[in-house]
Amino acid sequence: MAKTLHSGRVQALSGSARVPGDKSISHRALMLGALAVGESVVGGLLEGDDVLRTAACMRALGAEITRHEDGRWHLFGRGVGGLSEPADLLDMGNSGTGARLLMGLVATHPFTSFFTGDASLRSRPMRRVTEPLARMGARFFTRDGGRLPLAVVGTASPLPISYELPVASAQVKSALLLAGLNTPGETTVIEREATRDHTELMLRNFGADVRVEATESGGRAITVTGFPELTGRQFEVPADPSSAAFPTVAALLVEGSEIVLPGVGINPLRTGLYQTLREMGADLRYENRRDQAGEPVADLRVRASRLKGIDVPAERAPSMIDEYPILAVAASFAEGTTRMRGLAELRVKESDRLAAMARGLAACGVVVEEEADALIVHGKGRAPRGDALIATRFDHRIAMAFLVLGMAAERPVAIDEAEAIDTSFPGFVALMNGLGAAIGSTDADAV
Ligand SMILES: O=C(O)C1=C[C@@H](OP(=O)(O)O)[C@@H](O)[C@H](O)C1
Ligand SMILES: C=C(OP(=O)(O)O)C(=O)O
Repeated sequence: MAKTLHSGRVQALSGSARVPGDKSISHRALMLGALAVGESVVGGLLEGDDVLRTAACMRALGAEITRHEDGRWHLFGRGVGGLSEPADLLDMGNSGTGARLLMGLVATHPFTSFFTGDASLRSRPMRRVTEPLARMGARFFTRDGGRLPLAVVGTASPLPISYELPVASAQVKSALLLAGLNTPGETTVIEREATRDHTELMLRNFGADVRVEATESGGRAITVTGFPELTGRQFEVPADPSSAAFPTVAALLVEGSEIVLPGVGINPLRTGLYQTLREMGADLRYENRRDQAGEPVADLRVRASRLKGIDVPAERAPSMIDEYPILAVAASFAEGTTRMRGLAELRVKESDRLAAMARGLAACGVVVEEEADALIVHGKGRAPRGDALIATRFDHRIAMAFLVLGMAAERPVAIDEAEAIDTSFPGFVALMNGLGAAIGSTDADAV
């Protein structure tokens, strides 16, 4: 893919397109498949860079993983506690999920591993996982105390802990639950606000004992019992609702559009964006609801709609944390003001997404206010100007959000570092252009 891409105004989008597999579920499928006894077969796995890194690391830790010609991935796991010391660095690329979950998994294996990643990942906070994992007995060596590269010295005699998450984070929750698998007794994670529960659902699916209880303060306590016998499973990964968000918003904004996105995951802990868009006036339907490997899925039908600005409650943030960039684009076309609050976590994603959206929208002629943990977009009920080159800082969601803005803006929008899109949504440009978008390359050396 070329480094710079541009996207210009188009006529109605139409047709049906399958977005790639869910990134969160794909990481977990590879990790649990690598721990299960016997063969697992996974269809619909996301083949984006982040997940391919996890596959390579699970191989380096001893699992047998092959992709068959029919696109299915076959895994032979090593049993809980059966991973072996990797010979080389574990390079997690751009992936916070891969890095944090895997640090949890190896923390309770008695060997040493070394983690690194790209410049974006090396700038992201890791103390949120190393601190509770150290309480379980693992040791960590880092240059500046909280970032990659770092060494994990796993413990041979892990202690179970009960830990209340200081930030709403499915990655930290999952790291601890995965560490708890090779730990005697019960490991409990308490979350004040519910975050995506794919680890809990998939652990149960593979045969682990996972208990979820409501806490008095309205949160939940999730407990995993150590040393479960996980056995190989066959399943299909649902299409990713976080990826589906981009064609969804594009179809809402481009006049006359109607598209269908089949088989998208609609786990309620992931669908805050869809609820918010409906409240803004979106014609967005779930059709043919069904269940896939313990996860609810549906076909999304989206028709172009006039949107109005709303206040998005801060409590909704965990269920749409990766969707604020594209929601901010939708808000910039809406009539009236959209206030998005409780967004401090956006500052420590692949880039500072609050700053990136505020800067990029302003460059496109949108009136926007950035606060410490809020973004306020003043929509005018018509297309923004566009006509900007956006610095993505190698952040896939910033890249895709501004390409969508360009599809309905007065003038085209360009983005740099478009390769970042491949981390979560390989085939994005072809899929969008197949629906009627006009995303093209501006680089002479385009491939
Ligand atoms: O557990 C996961 O798969 C993820 C959790 C979220 O991160 P946090 O746990 O940091 O909120 C999300 O932003 C990320 O894209 C995927
Ligand atoms: C934040 C994201 O991913 P990760 O934390 O895995 O890098 C994302 O995909 O938007």
